[in-house]
Amino acid sequence: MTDVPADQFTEREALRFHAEGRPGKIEIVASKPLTTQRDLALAYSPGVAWPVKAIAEDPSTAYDYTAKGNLVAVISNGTAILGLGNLGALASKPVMEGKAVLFKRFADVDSIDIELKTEDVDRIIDAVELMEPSFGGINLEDIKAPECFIIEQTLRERMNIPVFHDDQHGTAIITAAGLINACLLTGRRLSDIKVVVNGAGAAAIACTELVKAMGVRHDNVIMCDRTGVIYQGRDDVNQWQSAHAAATEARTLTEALHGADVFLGLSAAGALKPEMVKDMAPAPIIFAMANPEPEIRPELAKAARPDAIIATGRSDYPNQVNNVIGFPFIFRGALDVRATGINDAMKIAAANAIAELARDRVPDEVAAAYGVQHSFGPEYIIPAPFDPRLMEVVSAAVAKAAMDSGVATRPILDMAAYRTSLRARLNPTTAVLSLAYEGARARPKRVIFAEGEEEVVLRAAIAFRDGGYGTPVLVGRDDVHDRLKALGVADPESFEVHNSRISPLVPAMVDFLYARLQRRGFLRRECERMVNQDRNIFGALLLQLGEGDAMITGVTRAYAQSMREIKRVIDPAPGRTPFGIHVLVGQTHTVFIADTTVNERPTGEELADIAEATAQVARRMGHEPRVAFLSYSTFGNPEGKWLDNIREAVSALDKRQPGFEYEGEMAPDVALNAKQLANYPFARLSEPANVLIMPGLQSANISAKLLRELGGDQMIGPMLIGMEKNVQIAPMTATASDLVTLAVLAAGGMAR
Ligand SMILES: NC(=O)C1=CN([C@@H]2O[C@H](COP(=O)(O)OP(=O)(O)OC[C@H]3O[C@@H](n4cnc5c(N)ncnc54)[C@H](OP(=O)(O)O)[C@@H]3O)[C@@H](O)[C@H]2O)C=CC1
Ligand SMILES: CC(=O)C(=O)O
Ligand SMILES: [Mg+2]
Repeated sequence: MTDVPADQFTEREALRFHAEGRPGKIEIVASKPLTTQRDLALAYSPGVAWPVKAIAEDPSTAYDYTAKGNLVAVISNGTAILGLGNLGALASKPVMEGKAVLFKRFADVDSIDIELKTEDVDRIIDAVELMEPSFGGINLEDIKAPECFIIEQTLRERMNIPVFHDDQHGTAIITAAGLINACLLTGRRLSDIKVVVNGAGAAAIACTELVKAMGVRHDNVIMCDRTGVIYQGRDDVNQWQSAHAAATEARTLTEALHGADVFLGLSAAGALKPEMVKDMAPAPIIFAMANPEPEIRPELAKAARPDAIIATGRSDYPNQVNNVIGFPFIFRGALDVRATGINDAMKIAAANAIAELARDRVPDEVAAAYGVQHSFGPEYIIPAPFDPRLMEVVSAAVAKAAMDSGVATRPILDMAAYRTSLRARLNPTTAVLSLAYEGARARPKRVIFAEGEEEVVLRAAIAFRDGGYGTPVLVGRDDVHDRLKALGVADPESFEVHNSRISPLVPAMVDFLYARLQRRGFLRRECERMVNQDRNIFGALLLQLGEGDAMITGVTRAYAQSMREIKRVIDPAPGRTPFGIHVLVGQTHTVFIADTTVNERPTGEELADIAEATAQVARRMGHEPRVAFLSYSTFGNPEGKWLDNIREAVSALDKRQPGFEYEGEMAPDVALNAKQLANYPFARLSEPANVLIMPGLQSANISAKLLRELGGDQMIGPMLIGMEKNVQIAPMTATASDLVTLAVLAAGGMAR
């Protein structure tokens, strides 16, 4: 029997994730300033009266004066929450909040969850219909069949904005895309394949209808529910199911699957058994899409049939066939042309765009993150949800299909410009970070956590291990295993812990350290004491002796002290100037700031080195660097005595011809504000800068910490660049998830 791996996190961790900080996953952020009395007067009474009157006169201006045009309601009554069943409206809220954040994360669609406490079809219809003024679209979610069919159909007829039941059509679109590709790979034609659909609810019926519309023959499909095959003449099925009743002798799923080419699971956990898989046709196609637990785990299916192509709804296996690959982008396209609905032409356009994307050459950053030359094949029949191309390709295809089929009320005139705007709508850093996490899973490394007695570090180490990103190597005393146990770890002994009091590596470490430090005035016994007592020195020596690929420290000591300790053991990389980068990540922009941690007053040459190395990191993170050397002065105005090193750095780059845009000296508002930059038409930056090289540590460190404490954006780092070994010093304020990100970036070689 093949073992099925545990989930990447514990129940406790998942609950903590949802409870930590502000409970839940969404909050509302004002998009206009609300600081002064004047702001308030404009935003609310009396200023708000003007858009009210304008909309009353011309309803279409609601799209100009309110958030309606980019706002989608995710609506459920909790009767079919994933594959967990009917657990009620309130219990569905975490899933609906989740869909809302996926909308934002993947397609910059604002979305709010609405849970309706009723199973009465008419009440749901009335409630949703009444919401039309508020929203640009309605995404129905996890409402069970057959009620969902009536609800969606009626709302589509009555409402003038897109109404889309994601479990039906979102799922069908992705399933169709995956099936097209799986058939291509196995040399099958849709018109020939024998398909068994397990489940006869919302998702199953919609998928069956779409694949039949695409060419799968009605006679070649057998649908099953919990009772077994839905055969012609079975009298306990509803009208939507009986439309798919099969003329067959088969009565059970096992019988139906005999010789079948395709299994589409839209039912419940564990419904497909290895014996059934063994009885399928050669190179069977198995889509086990129940969430969160599929009909069969891929390991089990693969063990039964090594020749199978397998997909699940989960993100932790190859081939995630999940509606998340569709709904954000489908709504993006529909909203952007103000479509009155999402019709079949738009759905088919989305399915084809997704299928084609998987067959296209995979971009280097996606391939690099997977650690393999990921190209179309049995383990890659469908793009991953964080594939940065989905936004542009699928949304544009849907928008175009809406225009061609006559449901777009505001057609896009310049499609090329629209595609560019779609690309700009997402920050590539988020995609690169997701890919870095995936890359870490593909190539797990050993990361030394030098402060293994700290709770925040242990939580990071647990998340790092359970996420499959690599093996944490903990530095700590005897009680680390007890501490892990107290944090809910069932198998604390399985964590590798190095204790300097008893480690057999200590003599080798002392030798190593003494050889380095003897000519810097250190005695052997001082080296012994450092190895025994200093966790940074001990951790760094573990790294030097090959016990790990990277090291993380920083939460128990000031940065400079950690740096001093580490430098006793690890040198800068030959010819490099070590320095630190803080990365500021917003919804649409990323800014790299350096050197924020190491060099107090860098020389011109050092600043040029820092600029080149930061530009490389920016490129690795998906950004074409545009470097500004910052100052209080812009091109000598005002003059001052602190500008020399900056000017030397610019001259040094002039000689080096580094292959990216750079300019300086300039004030931050010139570097970051397009209007201000335009006042200097000779400046060699085509757009505002995204790499800010600071003149000295004072301004750099203060700016980075101010932004971390006061800014609304996410701050990554500081990343320590330019050391001979991969070592990272986190800020003392780091959270467990900051530490995991740093560990992933370090292990993947992103921060070097
Ligand atoms: N990967 C993806 O993107 C998506 C996956 N899904 C998954 O599909 C499943 C169904 O969701 P949805 O259609 O919305 O829910 P519905 O409640 O509308 O339908 C559930 C269907 O599953 C059937 N079913 C339940 N257990 C079994 C079983 N052991 N064997 C055969 N049939 C069974 C039910 O049959 P009966 O009436 O006999 O109980 C019913 O027909 C869920 O697991 C969900 O997570 C759904 C949408 C998207
Ligand atoms: C993915 C999804 O929507 C579901 O499982 O219900
Ligand atoms: Mg769903």
